[in-house]
Amino acid sequence: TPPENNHPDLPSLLLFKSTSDPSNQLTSWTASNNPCTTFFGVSCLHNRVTRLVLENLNLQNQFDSLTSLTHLRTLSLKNNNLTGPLPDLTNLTSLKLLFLSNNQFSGNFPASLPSLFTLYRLDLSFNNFSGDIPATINQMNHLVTLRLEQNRFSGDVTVLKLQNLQEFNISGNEFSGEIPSVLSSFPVSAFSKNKNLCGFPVGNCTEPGLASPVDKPDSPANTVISSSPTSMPSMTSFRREKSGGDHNGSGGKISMVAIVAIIIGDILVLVLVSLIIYCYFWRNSVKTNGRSKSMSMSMSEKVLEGEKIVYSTSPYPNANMQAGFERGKMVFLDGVRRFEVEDLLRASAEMLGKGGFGTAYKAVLDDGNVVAVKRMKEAAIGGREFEHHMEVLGMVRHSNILSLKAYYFARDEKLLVYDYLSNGNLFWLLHGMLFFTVEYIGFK
Ligand SMILES: Nc1ncnc2c1ncn2[C@@H]1O[C@H](COP(=O)(O)OP(=O)(O)OP(=O)(O)O)[C@@H](O)[C@H]1O
Repeated sequence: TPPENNHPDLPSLLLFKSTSDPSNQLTSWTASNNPCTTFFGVSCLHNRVTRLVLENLNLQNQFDSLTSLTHLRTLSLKNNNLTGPLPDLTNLTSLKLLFLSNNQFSGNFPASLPSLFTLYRLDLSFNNFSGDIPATINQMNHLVTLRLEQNRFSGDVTVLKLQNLQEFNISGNEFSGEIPSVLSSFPVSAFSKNKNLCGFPVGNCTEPGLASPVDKPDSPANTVISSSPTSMPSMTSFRREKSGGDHNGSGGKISMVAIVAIIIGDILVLVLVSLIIYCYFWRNSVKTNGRSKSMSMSMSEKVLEGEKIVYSTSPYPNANMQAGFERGKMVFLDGVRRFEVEDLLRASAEMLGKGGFGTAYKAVLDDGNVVAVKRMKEAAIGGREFEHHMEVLGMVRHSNILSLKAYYFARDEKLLVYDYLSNGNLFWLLHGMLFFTVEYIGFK
């Protein structure tokens, strides 16, 4: 026979085999083999056993010898026939996952467990453990899985204050007391089949007989959910519903009044938002009324008298002459005289919009010609100076600049005449479709 190897974890493993494997399932576990390379269920890191997964092997008795495997990170002995109280696990300081479900373990909640600060999954379900859960369990604040279902644990459940649990089940025990708010987001199935549990989600503590309402034999609590080192916790009945928030016992269910209030609130918000949108577009549409109308009006349409160009010192023919109208000077920059200022004043006009230097009007002359007239806001500028500026402006030629055709100036009146461009303005081009949509859907 080959000589025994001297792997540091070999004695512990062989001792375990000799005491717990009477049906000789672990045939690969021999003194001559290297545990890290040939032992069934054993994985190593840096030549030390860090993972031991021995499931469904009909292993029996105790596993005290395994507590010498001080580098263990994962230990799964689920679905065997191991018995007795758990051994002292204090030495397993690296243990992260401990799965002991579906065995015959008994005794109290293992006192050594809370000292395992790195443990984050603990499954003791389907055993014969009994007694209270010690408050020291809360030291294991890394715990994300705590499965204690189908044991005979008892005592007040309020002791449990673990904040980070994602998978939790204490169903099928003899727990009592009010479910703490930190656990109330787990489903009813996580608490069912306990004698005297109350509070959300199982029932109101003040109403007798409401505790543990879900005791149906086929409830999810009775389903064996796979929990092993290789599988993630089930997302079905155990997953903490993050969106559900933290329920505090009696406040969990939304009353009818609350639902009605929420609906009314929603409607009010909708109306308010609609009103704001309506006001916004109404105001803008009023602002651009002249501009938008000009788009749709035909040349022959008459405009209202109020929309006529308002000249300060150059009133309409029927009024201006007797008011002492001061005749100014009308200059055409190309030298061809096409109309007189009187024609301009007589023309039907509508306001196109206001710019930085004055108001622009569309003027339809008697002969059908259409021009844009810009009435300068600052009319007090001297005649000679104005003329000079206009001459310079008249010389500007560029494909993107509308050339000045003519200008008129009197003492208190300055007018600039351009060809009328019927394509609308940039504002309309940008927002026209929006106006149309808003009008179409009935805001207007
Ligand atoms: N020749 C034109 N043909 C058609 N519409 C015009 C013409 N000139 C001006 N408008 C319209 O009148 C509006 C006011 O024009 P105006 O030139 O007075 O100011 P603006 O160019 O908008 O602003 P700013 O004076 O600050 O440059 C313009 O937005 C445009 O819609």
